[in-house]
Amino acid sequence: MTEKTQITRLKLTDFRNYDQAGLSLSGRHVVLVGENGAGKTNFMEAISLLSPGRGLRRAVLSDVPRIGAPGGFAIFAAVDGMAGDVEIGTGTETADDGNPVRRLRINGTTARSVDELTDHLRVLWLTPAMDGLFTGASADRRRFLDRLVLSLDPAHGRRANDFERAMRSRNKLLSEGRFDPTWLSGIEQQMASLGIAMAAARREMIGLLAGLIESDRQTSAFPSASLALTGFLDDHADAPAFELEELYLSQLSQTRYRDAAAGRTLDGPHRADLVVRHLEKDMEAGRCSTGEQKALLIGLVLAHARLVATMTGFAPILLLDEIAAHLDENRRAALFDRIDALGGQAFMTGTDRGMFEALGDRAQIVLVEDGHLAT
Ligand SMILES: Nc1ncnc2c1ncn2[C@@H]1O[C@H](COP(=O)(O)OP(=O)(O)OP(=O)(O)O)[C@@H](O)[C@H]1O
Repeated sequence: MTEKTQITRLKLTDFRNYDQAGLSLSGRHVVLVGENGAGKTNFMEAISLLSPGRGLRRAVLSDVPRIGAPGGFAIFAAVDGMAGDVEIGTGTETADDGNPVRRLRINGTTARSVDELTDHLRVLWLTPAMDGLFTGASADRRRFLDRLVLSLDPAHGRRANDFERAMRSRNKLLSEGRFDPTWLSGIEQQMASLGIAMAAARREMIGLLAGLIESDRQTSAFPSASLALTGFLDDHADAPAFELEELYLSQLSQTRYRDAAAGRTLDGPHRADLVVRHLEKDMEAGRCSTGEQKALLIGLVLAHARLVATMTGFAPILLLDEIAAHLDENRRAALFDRIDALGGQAFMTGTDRGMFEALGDRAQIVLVEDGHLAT
């Protein structure tokens, strides 16, 4: 049995094009309707910042406060969350060095880490910026996959950051021609254990998702995806972790001169790619039509949402920006039914209220106009 998490109140201060805006929510799905540039995606971005990371735009903190605002931005949310009712406040303050720093308060107490947010709610999203996922750079697909992993395993982000830091140290030593074996071995040891842990977490997520997609295949209105990882220790995917660690470690120590010449580390989890195929068509996702790719992506995000719900016992908050625009009426109705069946609260945006008719009273309509909200 999946329980619901829901945002019941949201207040934005100096956030993007919002000066002061507040909203009480009924717990139903929320449809934000407004003209281009009204502030719909900004609203979604604010909710995405109730999860660890940089939100759905991957924004730099200094871009987020309203232009002309005297200080930072603030987001306040009252949430009926995974650990009961909670009040979350997040935003930026200016540090002593003049740079903005993110602050997070949970029930009035300063949180030690933004990871604490995942004790209360999980937020997943799909935005038009992700439309080119299957044809674009592998870094985007890696990031997408890592976000999927993060939603179930908050430690994944820390591992990835620590790996990056260790790799940067190795690159620096190599670029300076400092081939100190003791120093390099220590760093490479760290890279090997973190890198293999990252790869294992990604593989586990792919396995879980594959199982869920398979069980949904008959009933889903969306195409099914098969997922695979390539680009890192491909020939040894089934080897136990300790063997992989040894293998990667020896790879790193043998490639020092090559990597020094290249100016970067050429092998590692930072080079992995997520390969997605359209199962029914047996075709690589990148070669499918635009509409097919969008439907695949929607199917994937919904499957992931169901996985999060199953694993945590709580349906995640879903942010679906401009999701209805490219779907025909039947697909749209099927999508709304799938979203509703997840049992959580979904936020959707559109320029035309009519597109959401099939949701009926399952959704609350919020009108967005030039940084103002009205229900
Ligand atoms: N830091 C900021 N301060 C003030 N305004 C900003 C800031 N960042 C973005 N904006 C403005 O916010 C406005 C609304 O952007 P948003 O992306 O939310 O629009 P939208 O309603 O989703 O539009 P569309 O339907 O075109 O996607 C834009 O005009 C943008 O220029």
